[in-house]
Amino acid sequence: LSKKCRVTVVPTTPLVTFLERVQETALDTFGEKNFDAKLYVDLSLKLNLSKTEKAFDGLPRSGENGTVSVKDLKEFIATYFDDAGDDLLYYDPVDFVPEPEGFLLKVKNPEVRAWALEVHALWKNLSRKVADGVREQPELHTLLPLPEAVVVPGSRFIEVYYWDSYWVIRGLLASKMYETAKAIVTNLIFLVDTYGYVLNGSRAYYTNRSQPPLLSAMVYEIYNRTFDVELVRKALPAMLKEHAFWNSEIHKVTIQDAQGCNHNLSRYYAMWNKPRPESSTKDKESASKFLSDSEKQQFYHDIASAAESGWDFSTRWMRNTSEFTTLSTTSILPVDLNVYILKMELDIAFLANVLGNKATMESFLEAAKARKNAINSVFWNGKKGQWFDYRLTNGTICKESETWQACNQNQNVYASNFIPLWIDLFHSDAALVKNVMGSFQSSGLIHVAGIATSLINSGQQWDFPNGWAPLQHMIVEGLLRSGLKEARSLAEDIAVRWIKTNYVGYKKTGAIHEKYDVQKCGEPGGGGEYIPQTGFGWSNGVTLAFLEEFGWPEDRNIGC
Ligand SMILES: OC[C@H]1O[C@H](O[C@H]2O[C@H](CO)[C@@H](O)[C@H](O)[C@H]2O)[C@H](O)[C@@H](O)[C@@H]1O
Repeated sequence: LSKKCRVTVVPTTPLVTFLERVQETALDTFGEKNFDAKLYVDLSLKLNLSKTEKAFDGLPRSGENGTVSVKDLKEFIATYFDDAGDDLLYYDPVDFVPEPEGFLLKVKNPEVRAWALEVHALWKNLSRKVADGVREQPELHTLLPLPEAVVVPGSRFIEVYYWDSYWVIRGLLASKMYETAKAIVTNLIFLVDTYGYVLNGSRAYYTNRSQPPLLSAMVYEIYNRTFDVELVRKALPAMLKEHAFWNSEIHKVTIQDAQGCNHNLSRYYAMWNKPRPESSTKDKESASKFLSDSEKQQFYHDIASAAESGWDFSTRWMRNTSEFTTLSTTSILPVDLNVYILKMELDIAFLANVLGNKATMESFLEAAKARKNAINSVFWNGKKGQWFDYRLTNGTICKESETWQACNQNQNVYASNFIPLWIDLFHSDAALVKNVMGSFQSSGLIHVAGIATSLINSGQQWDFPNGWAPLQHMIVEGLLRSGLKEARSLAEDIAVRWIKTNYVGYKKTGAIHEKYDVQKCGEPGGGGEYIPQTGFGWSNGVTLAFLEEFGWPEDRNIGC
């Protein structure tokens, strides 16, 4: 097999493997109702693993399946484990003040201002510090130690998440919490230094994949507010390492266009071919339709790679949108991933220049030029006014390069088809923005409460009718920065819808949600493999960033 086809597997820890066994037993014992598989791989041990395993193996079992009784399992868990989340301590952010000076100056409406201050105060609920015990005895925890304080998304997500952190930082900047924002970046740099790339999240079971790469974008935003050159100096080596990771043999795919020019693009490619430990029971069930081990392994690889995309799960990654087992993430070149890497290249060029490193600046501007050409040649569809994901022929690519074919563009409408607008190189072209905007307005994605993720109601969480904060933010910011009057007003219109749905949802439920149903203002989203979550890092961040940008006039109604 060529390197491109081989799946390198990053081994997990003995603790994760054991906790997957506990997870499986818990499903048998407690049943599917209210079962969250992740809970079991987040438990930490009170005693060492061999003693715990011995006690687990000694539990009385009955029936053909060897089921453990509810009483025995509950007792075992209470005796041998600390609760999930016990290894993260609540932490008062050093730079939090109830009403920061200069906070959301354009928000004039008192009701909205009072609510924005409540959202700002949520940073206190989401701030944590990893307990010393994790550093002292890492073998008892699946939580990974991090040097600085963290901000978690919320609810079941009690660890750092990579791409969520970008929008958390955007909100922290609106909240003037620059030290907390820098601490997040320091943690991510630590992950690059330790593992070679930023992990999906700070857990032992996330060491086999990354997430949408936005580290340089975080540094860029913080630098633009604080002019902290030392942060840039500290981050540059990690940013260069991360760029190499996303352009490594396993991620890079070459497409030859009709003129015979070669274009390099990147794909998601997790280093894992087994069930995801945090959803092991679910993945095994989904894979049960496959007969051979190699088919199962390929499917698990595509599942983990979809998790790496941040869009877990979506019809975007399925060859047949009504059949989950046709997931083929690794044989798709995604528009958004390549936009993030293009942004990484532009941001590295900018930040290298800040450090006076002209050679790095020039080589990254060259890389950005090449990727922009690749995005235009492979993804762009002028007739449709959108950039489409590109499906590689014959499943996972093993060849060194493949010839471009129009029919390989996935012409289904996804919010990701419009993400290139986020980048200056695209939104500074007025004719292009007009074309894309027309296509966006007639796409069917814009609804009463924001932009839908797709047009397909598959029951997966990254599909219709869910709307996600990061997607709203990138499209709105792109339209806004184009400087075109009509694009500005569309951007504001979407931002207002999004703020309203967050506000009304908060008033109804007392919480900010992870995702929303764009068909009904104030209604949380649903679908997917876990129950809807609240908290919620990136939603808070986008609300604050939108309010900072657009403000809220005294006389504008905030109700639906
Ligand atoms: O437990 C299932 C999956 O959960 C995560 O994905 C979702 O939450 C993340 C945190 O907010 C978010 O970054 C991601 O876009 C969501 O789909 C996790 O990232 C997955 O790896 C995990 O399998």
